[in-house]
Amino acid sequence: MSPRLVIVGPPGAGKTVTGRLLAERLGGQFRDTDVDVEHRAGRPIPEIFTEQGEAAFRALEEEAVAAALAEHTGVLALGGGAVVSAATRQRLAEHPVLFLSVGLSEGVRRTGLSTPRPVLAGVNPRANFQALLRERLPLYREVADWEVDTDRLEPTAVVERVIRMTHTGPPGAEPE
Ligand SMILES: Nc1ncnc2c1ncn2[C@@H]1O[C@H](COP(=O)(O)OP(=O)(O)O)[C@@H](O)[C@H]1O
Ligand SMILES: O=C(O)C1=C[C@@H](OP(=O)(O)O)[C@@H](O)[C@H](O)C1
Ligand SMILES: [Mg+2]
Repeated sequence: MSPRLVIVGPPGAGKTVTGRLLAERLGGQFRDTDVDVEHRAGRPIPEIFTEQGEAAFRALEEEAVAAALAEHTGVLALGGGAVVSAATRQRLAEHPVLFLSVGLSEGVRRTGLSTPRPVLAGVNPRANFQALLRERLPLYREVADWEVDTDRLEPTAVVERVIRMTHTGPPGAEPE
């Protein structure tokens, strides 16, 4: 058993939004490990960071990802920092993994407009985002089977590209 597709990438790449659309298009369930972590902790992510610290969040995340990889058969979105765990990267080697990428300016623009992410908070979100990309780009590439640059693509266009690239499609669809 494996998720049909696991999505990794930095905050703002569209793992949650595009992942949900992909699941709808493919006719499967969508699951997001950020939601699983919040259920396990019984509190929202920013509160986990402030009350328990980032290390506690990462431990919860590692467990949540392992459980979801073992259980889920639809599309699975991970949190942007999940690949920092070596154990998670090892687990991902056995699953189909899509890296949704986004560049610095577009990533900062998108995350500035949406829910707070503790890893980007502070006086200079752009510098934080840049440091995060520098650290994680090699890790996303290490685990990925496919990579799609989302900078100039709407989520629906990302979905179409992913379906072409991975040769998955809704039930009954003719392969290209
Ligand atoms: N391809 C895209 N083009 C434009 N905006 C996008 C795209 N993908 C996501 N967004 C927007 O960026 C923000 C973050 O998206 P989200 O799916 O939460 O990213 P992630 O889960 O990767 O952090 C949301 O406001 C979303 O609508
Ligand atoms: O990049 C990160 O370290 C994080 C990304 C977030 O998920 P998204 O990538 O879905 O925003 C969430 O897991 C948490 O705020 C930490
Ligand atoms: Mg997300």
